[in-house]
Amino acid sequence: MTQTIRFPDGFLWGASTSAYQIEGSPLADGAGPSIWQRFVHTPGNIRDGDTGDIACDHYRRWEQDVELMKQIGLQAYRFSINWGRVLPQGRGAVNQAGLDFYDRLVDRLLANGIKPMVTLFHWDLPEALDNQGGWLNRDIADWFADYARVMYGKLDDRVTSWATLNEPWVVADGGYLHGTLAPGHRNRFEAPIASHNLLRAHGAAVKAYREMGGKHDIGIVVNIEPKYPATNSPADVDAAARAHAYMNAQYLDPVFLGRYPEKIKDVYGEAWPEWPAEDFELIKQPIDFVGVNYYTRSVNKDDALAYPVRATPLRQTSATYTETGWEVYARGLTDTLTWVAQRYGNPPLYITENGAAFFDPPVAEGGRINDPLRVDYYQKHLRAIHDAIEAGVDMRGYCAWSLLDNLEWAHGFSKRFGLVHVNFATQERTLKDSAYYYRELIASNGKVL
Ligand SMILES: OC[C@H]1NNC[C@@H](O)[C@@H]1O
Ligand SMILES: [Ca+2]
Repeated sequence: MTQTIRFPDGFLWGASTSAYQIEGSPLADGAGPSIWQRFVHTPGNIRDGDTGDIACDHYRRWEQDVELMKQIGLQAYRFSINWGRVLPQGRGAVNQAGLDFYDRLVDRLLANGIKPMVTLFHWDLPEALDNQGGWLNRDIADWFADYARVMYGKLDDRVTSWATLNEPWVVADGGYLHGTLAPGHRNRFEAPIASHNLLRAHGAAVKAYREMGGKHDIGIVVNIEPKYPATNSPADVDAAARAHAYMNAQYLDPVFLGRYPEKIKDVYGEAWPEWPAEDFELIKQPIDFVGVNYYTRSVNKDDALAYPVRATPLRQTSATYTETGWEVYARGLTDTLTWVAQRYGNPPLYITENGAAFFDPPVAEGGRINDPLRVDYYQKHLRAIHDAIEAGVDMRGYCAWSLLDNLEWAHGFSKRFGLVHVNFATQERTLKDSAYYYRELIASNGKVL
């Protein structure tokens, strides 16, 4: 007998995007380039040579995109600010046209009853700051706080949900350790420094918000991927623990507990620096929520050669995998949410990203795009969230990744996560079946699950 699923009254239903992945027009109206401008225009970095030069052309089509949000019935829209659009040099002079773009977007969202959920940094660091060391320069905590103050000053009268960073782990791991993301460094000694400065910048921006008298919610968005040992051998259990410390605890432990997990030293070895104690006072500013981005889990086997965690994920034979090679494992979301709740004192949580890239069939006659695997993914993961709610986790809302098919970083446009299909040649948008399903879900506050 399927139970009647009830999400809490006031549960917030939204969808997410990020600036570089959808906006296009990276240098329009005085905007300064981000590190992604160089990275995508360096041959070999992005599949098919795709770039964010146009992407979903959202910078120019934003009004029709808000109409799409309305059509789906979104109650919230999570998006990020392109730092370089507002501060072309990353510091100093403000580009009024850049600020105006986000100002107009916020007003239009509110006029449509859609709550703006703003992320200050979603990977597009201004190139001018990277030229001064970027996340490797300790001064970036102040640069980021100054940028945050500009945005608070302009939007905090209407924006009531702020997130400092999106997924600091991806920035450090992709941008500084493996070099698969901008700025493309491959240096095991730089990665912890970048990661630590990201957390310092988070703390500085939260501190600035409190000092400014900010009264709304401010938090951090982290990706969490639960790590399960392949066997219960001590070697595999320890490998999973290293992987967990590296991807998960390395971020929320400093923010909530004011220290790194001990295991992280076992991951980095001699590449792990000692940190000044006052850094943790800055990092552990009290926050109002955690945004959790969940996609998948990994089952880990001990592997001395798999740097840096010395753990290798094992493919699960009976599982469904998405186009990005991620196992569909909704139970991992319940486990993730209960882990966060239990370890950090049951803070308010939002799922700020969850979704899947599957191969979508072409637009059928009548404009339908049948994406049953994506519908199934959402159904499974929302049920898993409901199980976490039943277990006492303080879930406040859910944002699907993503509103639109967009630039999936180094994958280019080849991986489609959208509820809405984008024809990148014509910029035509088409709601997929998953968008219609999501609309019913929102309208019934989850009852159709
Ligand atoms: O890989 C899917 C998403 N994951 N989190 C960060 C987003 O920018 C990605 O597109
Ligand atoms: Ca249940």
